Amino acid sequence: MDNYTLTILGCGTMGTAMLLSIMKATFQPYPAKFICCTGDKESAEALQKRFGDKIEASYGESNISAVKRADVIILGLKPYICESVLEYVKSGLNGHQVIISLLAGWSIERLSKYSSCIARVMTNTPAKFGHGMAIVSFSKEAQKYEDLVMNMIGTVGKALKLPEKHMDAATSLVGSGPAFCLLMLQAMAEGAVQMGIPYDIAKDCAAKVMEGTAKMVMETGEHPEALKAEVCTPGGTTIAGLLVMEDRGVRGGISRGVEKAAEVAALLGKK
Ligand SMILES: NC(=O)C1=CN([C@@H]2O[C@H](COP(=O)(O)OP(=O)(O)OC[C@H]3O[C@@H](n4cnc5c(N)ncnc54)[C@H](OP(=O)(O)O)[C@@H]3O)[C@@H](O)[C@H]2O)C=CC1
Ligand SMILES: O=C(O)[C@@H]1CCC=N1
Repeated sequence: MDNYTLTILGCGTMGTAMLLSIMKATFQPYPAKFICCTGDKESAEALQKRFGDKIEASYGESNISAVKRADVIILGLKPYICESVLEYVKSGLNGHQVIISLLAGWSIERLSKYSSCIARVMTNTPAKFGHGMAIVSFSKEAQKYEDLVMNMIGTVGKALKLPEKHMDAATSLVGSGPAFCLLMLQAMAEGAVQMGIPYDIAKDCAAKVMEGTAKMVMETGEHPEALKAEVCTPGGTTIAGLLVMEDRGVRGGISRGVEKAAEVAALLGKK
């Protein structure tokens, strides 16, 4: 596919995160044109002002033509309005455009009504800064575009392929994951604030501890339990803190929370 037009249908938080990642990157084949669709005039104007002549912003009726001109469509709509928006722009769909869906809950089968070429993606907000994670599944027909999609989606940070059966779990772990990590970050910072450390310093310390720990896991490839054991001096501070956290059910609470979010993801596509 050369000289192609990429239309982002629903260019909000995640659509814009994808746009920013793609714009910062160089991969081949690179889109020749970007069209960004929103629901209302104000958000289209804000996008046009922000990205200038690098994009064409669209809203309302012109979204039908934006879809018609697209070779590749990134779907960044909320799950509950996706059906009505796709029905509205349906005359612009030719059944063969590559649809890259960022939606939680919507299966490849459900999207197949609009194109045979579907890539289902679950990514997250750190994509805005090039530190995102993405999980990607393909419909059979879309497999011929695998390189293009993986190169494009890989611009968020890191992208891996998984069978679609894991997508609800990925929605929780990857998509909701930043919120789960932020809860822990905020809780750690507040523990320090309680002992008198100013909040801004406590927050920076907690964020750097999380960043450093994540890098240590990725760079060493070691099991987190082994790395955790290295921190625990016998009779020391760490094991004392960890035992209180275990008594309060922190570990099970987080694991069950990840499981619950996946259950909700499975329901979202059915609404
Ligand atoms: N937020 C997150 O962290 C994550 C979200 N997701 C998934 O990404 C998807 C998008 O979520 P998010 O980016 O947060 O949502 P946003 O509300 O930020 O973005 C939705 C976009 O859709 C546009 N839109 C609304 N109505 C229409 C319409 N009729 N025609 C065209 N565009 C329209 C909105 O425009 P306007 O502003 O004018 O209303 C907005 O640009 C969801 O399906 C979600 O499940 C996945 C992973 C993480
Ligand atoms: O909360 C949600 O439903 C979306 C999907 C993953 C992250 N945010």
